[in-house]
Amino acid sequence: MGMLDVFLQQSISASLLGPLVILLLVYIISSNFRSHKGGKDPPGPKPLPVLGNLLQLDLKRPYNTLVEFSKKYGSVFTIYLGSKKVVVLAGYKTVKEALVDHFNKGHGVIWANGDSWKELRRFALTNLRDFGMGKKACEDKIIEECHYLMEVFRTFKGESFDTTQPMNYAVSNIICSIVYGSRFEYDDPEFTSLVDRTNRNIQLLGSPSIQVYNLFPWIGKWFSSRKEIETLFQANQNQNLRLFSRLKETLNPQMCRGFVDAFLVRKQNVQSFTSASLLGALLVLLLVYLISSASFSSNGEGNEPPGPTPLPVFGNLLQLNLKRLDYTLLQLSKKYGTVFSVSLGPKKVVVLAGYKTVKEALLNYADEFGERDPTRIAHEENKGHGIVWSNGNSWKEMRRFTITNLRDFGMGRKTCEDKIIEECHYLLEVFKNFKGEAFDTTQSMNYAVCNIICSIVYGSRFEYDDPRFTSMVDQTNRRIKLVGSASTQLYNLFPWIGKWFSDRREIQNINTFTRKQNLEIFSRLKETLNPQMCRGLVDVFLVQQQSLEESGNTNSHFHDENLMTTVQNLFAAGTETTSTTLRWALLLLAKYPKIQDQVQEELSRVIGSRQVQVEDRKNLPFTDAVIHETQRLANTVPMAAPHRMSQDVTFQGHFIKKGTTVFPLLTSVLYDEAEWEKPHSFYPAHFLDKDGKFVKRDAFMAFSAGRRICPGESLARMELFIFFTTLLQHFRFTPPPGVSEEELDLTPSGGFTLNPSPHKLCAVSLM
Ligand code: HEM
Repeated sequence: MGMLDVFLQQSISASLLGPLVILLLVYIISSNFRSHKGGKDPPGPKPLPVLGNLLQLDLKRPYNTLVEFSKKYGSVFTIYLGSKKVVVLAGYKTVKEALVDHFNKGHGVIWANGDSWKELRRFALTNLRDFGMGKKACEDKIIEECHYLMEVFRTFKGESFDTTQPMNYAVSNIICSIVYGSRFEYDDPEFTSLVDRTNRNIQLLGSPSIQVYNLFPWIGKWFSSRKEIETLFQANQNQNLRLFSRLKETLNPQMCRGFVDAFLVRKQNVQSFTSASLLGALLVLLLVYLISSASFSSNGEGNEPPGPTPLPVFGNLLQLNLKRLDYTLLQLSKKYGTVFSVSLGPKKVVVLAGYKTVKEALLNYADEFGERDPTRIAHEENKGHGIVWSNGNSWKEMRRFTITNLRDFGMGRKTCEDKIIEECHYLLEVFKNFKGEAFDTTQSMNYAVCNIICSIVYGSRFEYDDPRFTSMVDQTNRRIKLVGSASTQLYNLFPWIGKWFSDRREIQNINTFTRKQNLEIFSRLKETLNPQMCRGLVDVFLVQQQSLEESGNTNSHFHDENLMTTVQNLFAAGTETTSTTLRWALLLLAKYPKIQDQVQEELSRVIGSRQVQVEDRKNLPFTDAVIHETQRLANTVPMAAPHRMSQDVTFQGHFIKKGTTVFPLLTSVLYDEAEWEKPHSFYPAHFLDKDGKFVKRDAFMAFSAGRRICPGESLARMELFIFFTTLLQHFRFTPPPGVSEEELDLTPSGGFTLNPSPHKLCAVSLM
């Protein structure tokens, strides 16, 4: 676990680096957002893209940070609040020069501008003077209020108390006297609610959450503070309207009691004074007098799954390692339990952790948890077609069709076993050619495994040096890497910054390329199609498509887009997963030579030098256990593919809303400490009983479970068994010369699938 902690710490800082590097790119490309025409901008700290200087500011006490900045950048300096440029004036001289000396040159002050503001301000000043400032009447009012306040203080008889409320009531009453012409009693609910609401509003307005909302208004709907402000404002507005209407009823233009009376009289003559302006002015006046500290609290919402408090815009992204998201989520599950939520940017995701929870959700609530949530990039590529990223009837039909054809042309049929065996011999040849020298197994393993999909889908394999084939496999492989990259994950969450992501463009180019190649293959297959002798899945699809067209069925899901996407899905889902697992197996055996000894001993004892068959599996319990343990530890598809709730559900006491994205965290099942004796070690005994017989383990969920369980499981298991045993019969796998077993690195390189880090192995011939 120590190693894991170190890894995690490293990866968390890497996770921060990822988004920052991307933001830096955005910054470089969009640096014109700070470009200025003519003249020099005041100096200031260097802003980050999107966030500006927000991360350098103490949002709770921005003035402190600004005072610090002024020491470094002088009395006139620039900061960026998000992408909003703000010039700060610091120090008496500068502020006076700007606001007083240049006042009449048209510089603005607060919120309102223009003629309406000018008129309202003049009016407010006159009335403050008439009903308040500078007049004996007002002094009297303040002295009178002081006595009420002292009464309140006295009632505490020297005990400690919070001065906030009485002080607010006293000061507000001065405003009330000026504005309405009368004070209120401190226990008058009409008054206390008005003051308390205004006070709360000021707290909220100064809160970091609202400051961030001001800068990024498009995320406003996630802020409960914003909703609260609206409600408070509405309540105060209604109350003021009630007060105004009482004042209106008793209005005497010859004897104005306060600001409102004067305003109403003026309004009768001057059209431009609206009641909204009056409310605005009142609010400004109240705000000026009420001072309070800001506090930001995220309120727990009912029985929704718990989780770390999200930041605006970024959610919990800064706490997560996008390169090993599964591992960070596993750590979070230790704190927040088996059903918890995290926010990936603006997207809220519910995470299911641990064998029991994942099993219960995917099997007992199979329909509710059974929809797919296509990521942005997956949706752009698949557009709801195919199997992996689709839903509804189209998904059902394509999945049923695929499973039938995998059975007919692949799984469970002698023909497929033969195809794998044949392919194994081509692969052995490639390995032999390296004559015991160290080499990277990636490409040859991909070609061999991909040829099995080609045989099932097109009805024929390709030579390993056929450029049409190698380019398609290499490109598909590259695409899987790009789709799982941290940058693409960020694009999925913030698509508006997508045009700056080169990964996305590359994914699109690869998609165009593989589509073109597939179209050529489909058209060749069409030309030679014999409905009586289908060679593969594409033939069957074409025949079915033709017969549906002939019968006049125009609503069928057997259309060209579904053929193209299903084929591309099978290549993507069926190649890298299997070949990566095989590469993990070889790496693990090179690292643990004693386990390799045991596998080879069992193979030579039970099989000898003849070709291994699928039916030999039951006689090779140790080898079978090693393959299963490889799949468990390698954890090739760590979070399955994102699921989505098909309806509202209360699961383990938590309410999960329809449409919510759900991650079944397979890492947490395959590494569940309650299920596995040594979850983080390579320990084939997990799958063996005390007599050395193979035992199935329910928590072995490498292929997921429920409605979306991998439809290629049987094929994959057959491939893993035959490729692995045949290779181990022929070769001893060792680290390259000069590299010790301990030095072989098991740190996975992350993405949608987990791969071994780049490495080379020697395949030393045994026969
Ligand atoms: C060791 C090899 C493999 C592993 C570990 C694996 C694992 C998985 C996992 C975890 C899922 C996601 C399930 C979910 O979302 O809950 C999946 C989906 C899928 N896999 Fe596999 N897979 C492997 C090989 C294959 C092969 C060989 C094929 C095809 C021939 C294949 C085809 C698919 C398809 C089409 C889906 C999408 C299913 C759906 O959304 O309905 N997989 N696989």
